[in-house]
Amino acid sequence: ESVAAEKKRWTLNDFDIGKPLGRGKFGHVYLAREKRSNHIVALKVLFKSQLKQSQVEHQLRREVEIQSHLRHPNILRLYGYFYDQKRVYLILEYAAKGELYKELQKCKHFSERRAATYVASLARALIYCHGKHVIHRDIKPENLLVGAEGELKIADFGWSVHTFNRRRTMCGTLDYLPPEMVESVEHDANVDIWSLGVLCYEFLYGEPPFEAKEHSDTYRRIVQVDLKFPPKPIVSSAAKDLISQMLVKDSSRRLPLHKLLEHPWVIQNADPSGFVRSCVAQLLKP
Ligand SMILES: CC(=O)N[C@H]1CCN(c2c(Cl)cnc3[nH]c(-c4cn(C)nc4C)nc23)C1
Repeated sequence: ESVAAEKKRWTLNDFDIGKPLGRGKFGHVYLAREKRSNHIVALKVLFKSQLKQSQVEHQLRREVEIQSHLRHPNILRLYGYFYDQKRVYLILEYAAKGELYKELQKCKHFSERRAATYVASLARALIYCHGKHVIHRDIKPENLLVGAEGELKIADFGWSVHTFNRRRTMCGTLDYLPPEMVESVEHDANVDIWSLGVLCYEFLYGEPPFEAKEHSDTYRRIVQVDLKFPPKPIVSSAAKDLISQMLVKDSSRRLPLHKLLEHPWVIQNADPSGFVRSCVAQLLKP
């Protein structure tokens, strides 16, 4: 049966291990082939000692729980996991064209058509996640992989969380809550809109909008939304308009993701086949 078969007890013997694909903070990722189905996967190997040391076990459990339930053409599948004495193994979808940030480094910045196609597919993936009350919170080039057809895959849900609908957690009226709780700056799904705006800027200009030498300067530029568009490379005013509607301090005033998909710059530049293909792929998935 395919790798995706649920509830199977996987062991290392089920896989032929291939070349290392890269290293995350807690271990390496290897190309691997599941022996029975010959299905190619990426096997992420994490050392329990390092997970314990960094107290990220609960975060990993959350990542596995969340990513294993998400099914979308632009979200890297997590088929399952297993562990032995020393390590935890995540069985992940293999993205044949590797890491997006390497591609961005190579060609400095993307064309408006390529940037818009990526931004539209990420917006659709985030709409899907938010529909399941999941926010990613860590959308950046390093967490984006490229599939065999050039489609983007959001990976590394290490920072994602299930958002509770505030009204439900408030269970009733706000009247009795102290100011500090009503004022608490909780983030909601709109954090991903901001990050997508930063990503769109970086796709077009080759660097993020609030970059600065010192962290303190970057922090100040972000909170002041010190957004500047360099004269080079030339970028359309439609693209700048979209970015300006996403990088808004008041999270409730950021352009909603479904509105992003109707923005003129996305309509004029995003490659519709990507969307059509992702719909067909979604329909054909076993
Ligand atoms: C933190 C982290 O997991 N980073 C990366 C390492 C490889 N990994 C992959 C994961 Cl998790 C899934 N698919 C991948 N495909 C590749 C890749 C393909 N080529 C041609 N080159 C590379 C590299 N890498 C992956 C995620």
